Amino acid sequence: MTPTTPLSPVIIALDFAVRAELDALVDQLDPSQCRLKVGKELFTLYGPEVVKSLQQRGFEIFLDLKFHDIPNTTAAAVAAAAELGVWMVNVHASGGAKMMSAAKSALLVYGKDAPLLIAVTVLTSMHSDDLAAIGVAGNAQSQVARLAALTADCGLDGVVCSAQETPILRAQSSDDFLLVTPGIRPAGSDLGDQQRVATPLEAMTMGSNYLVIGRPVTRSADPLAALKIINQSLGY
Ligand SMILES: O=c1ccn([C@@H]2O[C@H](COP(=O)(O)O)[C@@H](O)[C@H]2O)c(=O)[nH]1
Repeated sequence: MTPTTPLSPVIIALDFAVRAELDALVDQLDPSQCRLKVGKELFTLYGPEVVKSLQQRGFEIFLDLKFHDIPNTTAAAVAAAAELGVWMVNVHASGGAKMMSAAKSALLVYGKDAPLLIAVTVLTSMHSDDLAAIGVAGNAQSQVARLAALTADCGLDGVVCSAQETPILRAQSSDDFLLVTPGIRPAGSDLGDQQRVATPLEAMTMGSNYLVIGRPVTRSADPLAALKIINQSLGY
């Protein structure tokens, strides 16, 4: 089935272990309301088949496996994602310029059918203290800005960052450089393990292109209602 292009910038993070729970949620969703993100848990449990089944329902898929390996291995993994026909795939920017350039090159053969390739800067669960503990000097914002500049130099389509960094990245990047922001928390919702957060409206106002939202929707008593409230808050 050809994916229906959604109007909403929301990408729902499908972090599920139980297939029946996943299906119960997806049965309620429509491709015009959101895109879907398949991450490490779901892909490790169910593999490419789960991606294909979601595509058959008309959804565009962000395959969030955050590849981080030597250039040859990462390039091959990104090409495998392209073979799956996903809409977006990602690597870790901290894998470095050679790795990111190899991944970008591996997609050239797919032409206009290549997935968007983006790079994770600093996980939204981390603060500057966490960076210091792994030997990164400076605050999260400066590290995100540095890795985003490297990502752009390698020709990738954008980055994963927190909404809190989007103003500085908008100022340093071209207009078409995508800023994909997890760590989205509607006012009053549980932060969980997220540290650098923003509400959906704050994130869009500050310059996000896409909002990755998991638990505030998927663990809500009424996920469809939660998604509709978010979309309405954004004018969709
Ligand atoms: O920096 C990052 C990169 C990826 N994620 C992923 O986004 C979702 C967020 O889910 P919530 O339930 O809304 O917290 C999750 O799948 C993460 O793996 C991120 O949070 N931060």
